[in-house]
Amino acid sequence: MKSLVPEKKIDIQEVLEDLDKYRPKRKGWSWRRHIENQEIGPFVFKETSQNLKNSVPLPSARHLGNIDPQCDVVITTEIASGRFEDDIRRMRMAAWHGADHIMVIRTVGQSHFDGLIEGTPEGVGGIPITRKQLRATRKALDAIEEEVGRPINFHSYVSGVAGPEIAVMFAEEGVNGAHQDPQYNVLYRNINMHRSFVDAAEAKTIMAGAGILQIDGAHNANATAKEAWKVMPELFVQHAVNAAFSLAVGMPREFIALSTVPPTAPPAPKMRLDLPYAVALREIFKGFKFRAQQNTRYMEADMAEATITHVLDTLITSMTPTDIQSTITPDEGRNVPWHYNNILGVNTGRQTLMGTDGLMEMVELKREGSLPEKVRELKERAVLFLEEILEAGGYFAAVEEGHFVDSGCFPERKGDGIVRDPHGGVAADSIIKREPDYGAPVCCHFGDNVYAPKDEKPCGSYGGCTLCDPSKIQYIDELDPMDNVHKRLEKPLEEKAAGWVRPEVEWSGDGIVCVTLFIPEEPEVAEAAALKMAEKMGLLNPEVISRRLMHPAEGSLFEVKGRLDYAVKRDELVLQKKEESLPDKEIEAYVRPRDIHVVGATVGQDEHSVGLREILDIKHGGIERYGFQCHYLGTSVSLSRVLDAVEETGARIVLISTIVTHNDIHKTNMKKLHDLAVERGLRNKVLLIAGGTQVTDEMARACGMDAGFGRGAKGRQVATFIVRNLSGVSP
Ligand SMILES: Cc1ncc(COP(=O)(O)O)c(/C=N/CCC[C@H](N)C(=O)O)c1O
Repeated sequence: MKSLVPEKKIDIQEVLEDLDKYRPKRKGWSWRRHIENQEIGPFVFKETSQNLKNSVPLPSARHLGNIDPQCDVVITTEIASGRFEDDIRRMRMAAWHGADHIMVIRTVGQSHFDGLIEGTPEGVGGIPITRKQLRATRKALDAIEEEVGRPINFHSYVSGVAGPEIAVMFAEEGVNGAHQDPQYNVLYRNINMHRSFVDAAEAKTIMAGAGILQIDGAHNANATAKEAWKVMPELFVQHAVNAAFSLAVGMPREFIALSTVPPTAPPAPKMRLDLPYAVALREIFKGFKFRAQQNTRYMEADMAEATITHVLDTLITSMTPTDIQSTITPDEGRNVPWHYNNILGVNTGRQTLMGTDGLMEMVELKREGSLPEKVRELKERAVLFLEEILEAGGYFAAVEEGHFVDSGCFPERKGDGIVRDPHGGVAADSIIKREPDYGAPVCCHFGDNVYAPKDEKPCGSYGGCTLCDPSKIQYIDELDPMDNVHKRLEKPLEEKAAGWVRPEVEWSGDGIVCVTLFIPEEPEVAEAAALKMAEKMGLLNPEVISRRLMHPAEGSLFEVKGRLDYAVKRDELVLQKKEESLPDKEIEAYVRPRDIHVVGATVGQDEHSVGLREILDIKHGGIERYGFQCHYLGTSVSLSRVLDAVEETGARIVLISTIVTHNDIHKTNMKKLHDLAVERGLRNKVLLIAGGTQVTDEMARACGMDAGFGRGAKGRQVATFIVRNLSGVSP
């Protein structure tokens, strides 16, 4: 695939070409490389890895030299839109925002499929794991990782009754990470437990052979238990069962990642409950890898609330050894994982990790008091839990007795654990004892294999297996003439070619938009009103996806999604032409010899001064450095005072800053300044320039200014405008 050009969209058609010939560039997981005391911009970082070639820095980087430091833990984003062809764009967005682990939730319940599926059917609550979908995604990620300059791990799930087959396909197709935990089959998919563990031995061997990092499924107990903080002792046990079984199968410790989610969310006393668990886990499972997740258990749909919980989750990561920080879209609670919310989740992770860089060089976790006491207590409860499994006669017997996901805090038991019949469940009685001359179809194999000569590859006896000779892979393209990626892309690509632009949240051209309304009524009335208003705005099928009570009588805030069935023609759009600034030398050559005075002031009742000072002061790269004589009058300056200063100094430029926009006061100030200048016969003697976070050039000119500058404007842009327009002002 051609290299990506940052200014151009990824070409999905090119991604889909020649997939039958596609081969993965590499196999296995990639970690980030820690760089000791890395100097980036004005700072020295303690916990960072290599910078990216192309990226979108965090919003505040704009004030910090646009630096974009990369933490040294892998950052995951989880994708589940059902259409891999649209998710590839989301993956590119996420990679530019610092994600290097793309976890693609598969179609819900694929664990019950007893074989591989082919083609590219649309997923429900996820993406079907098919060879074509894997190849297209890995091929696109090859190009994206080249564009950002860092390897990207592609991740999915090995579980269910086709587990071993899926593991072989992942090994063949260069998948880099996968969930694999037989307990997930047993507890959550009711797949026969004997079958699950026999399959897991095979699947883990295959994954280890391909260097695929394994993530276990303990976190699911969190997500399932009614009171998640009570299931903590069990989480240690679930990690232990999968880790011990994985080691016994021969999976190296460095490929075994424990999936750990801080179990609670405020208003629970989160850090006091979750930190001891995180500390105990790292102590017990030293030497394994830790994949920290963000908590989705109690998430509703409030972005701010979810984000705050995720910051606290990530703070725990900063305080305990962690290898992967999984980020979750904060809108997971409303099950509308929109691409820009993936980015919001990734930014929460990296913003917190960069903000806490080096934290543990300054603080340490107490070695006496409630923390170590709680750590010890959790370990003891976990050991007792394991002992009870032994007393019950082992893992299968314990599951049959419902020991797992019981909502009591062990040894307390509520008796509501998940019960499974060792002889029942999906694929019961499906294990067949191997014949003595059993020959394994691929080299990586658990157990006896007639093709296992000591001195060469097992598959050497029959001319090579698909893991060693990819030309043997049978690639099947589409199976369903209607449910396939080409059919789905027909309309979006046609519209794109014709230059039509639609809004979207996850699928190309889905037209979904979201409006936020505050309605000053009690909740039921307010909600009905919000929906009616959304309808009036032309949103089809409006649906409230988030509701925040401000007061039972005074009102509620709603986010309403709906489909806007409207497209704009790209080439009919009138674009703001971006004015190129003059080079510093040219500005200075014009200004220095001329004695040009500037009056600057924050006007009205406005006390914000930072923005204007940055435009004026030499230390911020302000216009003083070009030789302007700047007279800064301070904040809350009256408009007449500004014009008095013009007369006193003979200034020919007025810069006013107006940040507050209540009641459009910023526009009122601009209009008044213009009128006052006309009244005092000064208007054609000065350039009136307004600036502020909500000011636009168009708005300022409509209010009688000569120019307006908004958020992020720099001194050079203002100076360029002055040099280009001063001659128009009568001396
Ligand atoms: C250990 C295991 N095996 C298989 C599957 C998938 O299996 P099916 O296709 O749903 O039957 C899962 C799914 N986990 C939920 C999403 C991931 C989560 N949000 C995470 O980030 O870890 C799993 O945890």
